[in-house]
Amino acid sequence: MSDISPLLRLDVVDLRIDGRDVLRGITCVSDARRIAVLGRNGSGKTTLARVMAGLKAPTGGTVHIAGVDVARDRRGALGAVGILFQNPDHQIIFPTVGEELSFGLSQMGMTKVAVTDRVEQVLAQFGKSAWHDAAIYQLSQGQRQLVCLMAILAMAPKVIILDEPFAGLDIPTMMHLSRVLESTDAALVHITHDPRIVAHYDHVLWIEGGAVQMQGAAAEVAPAFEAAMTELGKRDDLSDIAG
Ligand SMILES: Nc1ncnc2c1ncn2[C@@H]1O[C@H](COP(=O)(O)OP(=O)(O)OP(=O)(O)O)[C@@H](O)[C@H]1O
Repeated sequence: MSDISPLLRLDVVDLRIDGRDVLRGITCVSDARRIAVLGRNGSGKTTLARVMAGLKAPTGGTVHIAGVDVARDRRGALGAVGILFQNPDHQIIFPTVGEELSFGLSQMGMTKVAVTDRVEQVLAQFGKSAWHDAAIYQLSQGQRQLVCLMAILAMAPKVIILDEPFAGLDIPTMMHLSRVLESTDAALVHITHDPRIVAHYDHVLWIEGGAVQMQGAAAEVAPAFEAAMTELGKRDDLSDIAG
């Protein structure tokens, strides 16, 4: 571990909602460039993703991304971590692409001129300068997901959290967005229930019932997860479905 702050540092993270412990004592320290959070339905993946992005404050413990306490330092968090959800419509707030891309940059404290320059630069980088004044609702789902991705990349975060962002996309769109993500400097935290896609990940965090079940190299964690899930799947008892 380097002497500078690790990329991801979760210290005994708890989240209690309506008297229910949704996240329980999650601890993870990693400098890996490719981290996966693996878990079955209802295990707490999306909730953990929101907590890691600073969108929800933990009720116990702390989350630091690249040294920023994301729950307490919201402006710092914008430059540290971005999150891409499955449904771009849960993310988009503005009617036009230009406005959507500008918002986070303004929140980071950039001047109006700097924001305008940065938005033009990012749109040009993706060959989408013509989209500046486009109405977002007229774009396809894949195009809206690209808008969300451009908005995140404009802020150049150190870490990007992916909460199944490719689920509703066709294969070419998914491949295109994957290539864009793979070429960024940001470290990726991929939220998934699928052990097959974590094979090339450096660190895998398996969560079960809101707590860490196992973490470490993909070669150890993914087969253990798959075996446990297959065993659960053989049962006919629907009470095993988490949630
Ligand atoms: N705001 C909330 N209020 C009450 N319970 C919640 C809330 N948010 C999440 N939960 C509960 O926390 C648990 C974890 O939910 P979460 O959506 O994080 O799981 P997940 O692993 O992402 O599931 P899936 O793969 O099915 O999307 C679930 O039991 C869910 O019902």
